[in-house]
Amino acid sequence: MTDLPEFTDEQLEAGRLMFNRPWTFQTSVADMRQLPASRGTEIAFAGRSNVGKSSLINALTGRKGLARTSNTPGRTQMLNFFGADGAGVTVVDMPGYGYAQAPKDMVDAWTKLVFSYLRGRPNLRRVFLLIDSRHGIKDNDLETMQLLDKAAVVYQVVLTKADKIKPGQLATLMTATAGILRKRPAAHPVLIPTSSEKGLGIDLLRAEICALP
Ligand SMILES: Nc1nc2c(ncn2[C@@H]2O[C@H](COP(=O)(O)OP(=O)(O)OP(=O)(O)O)[C@@H](O)[C@H]2O)c(=O)[nH]1
Ligand SMILES: [Mg+2]
Repeated sequence: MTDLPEFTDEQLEAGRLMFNRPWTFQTSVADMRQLPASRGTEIAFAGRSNVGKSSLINALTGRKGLARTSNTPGRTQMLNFFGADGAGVTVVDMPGYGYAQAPKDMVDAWTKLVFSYLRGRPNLRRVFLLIDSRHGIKDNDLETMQLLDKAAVVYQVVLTKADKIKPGQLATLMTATAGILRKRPAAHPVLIPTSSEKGLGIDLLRAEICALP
């Protein structure tokens, strides 16, 4: 079994407090030219369409309707910025990549936006790269990893929807995923299994964000 992140009770409590605030929506950006000034620490949630990015942001902040979610892939179509006074970090929800059913020019526009943001945001401290526990790392995830490796932006894999698979399958997936990450220069070695639905791993993810260097 791959190791889970280890935090002290103090670190877990600090993470809890960081997110126990009235988080609010700040702004939406459809184009790199509209980006807010690069100021303060940012973290971003990236991943394939429907992987659970927006749901995870809602679970972290304890606000169900903060980021819009949907059963239909392609719900999030812009970069959405969220913040809270005193939290010290801005959270960015991103459109998903790899959604083949949307019109091609729309998908191209989202993908371009996601990739230019990930590549060129000076205050982007860490990207949480979400991987669906049922599917594992796919080709377009590897493309994103390659881009982040090239841009030297640290990324950490968060497995989502862990409630959808058996514990044994999760353990196997974690070992396989850790093996892939070991070979990637900008990948953080520790992965975090989560379920937004069941609240699994949310405390660890909060502590991880709170403890960012
Ligand atoms: N069972 C289960 N379902 C989840 C979990 N997280 C998200 N979902 C479901 O997965 C679907 C997609 O969730 P979203 O949070 O909208 O996914 P997204 O990555 O933001 O999707 P896009 O914005 O379209 O890229 C929704 O129907 C969620 O209810 C989870 O932990 N467990
Ligand atoms: Mg979304």
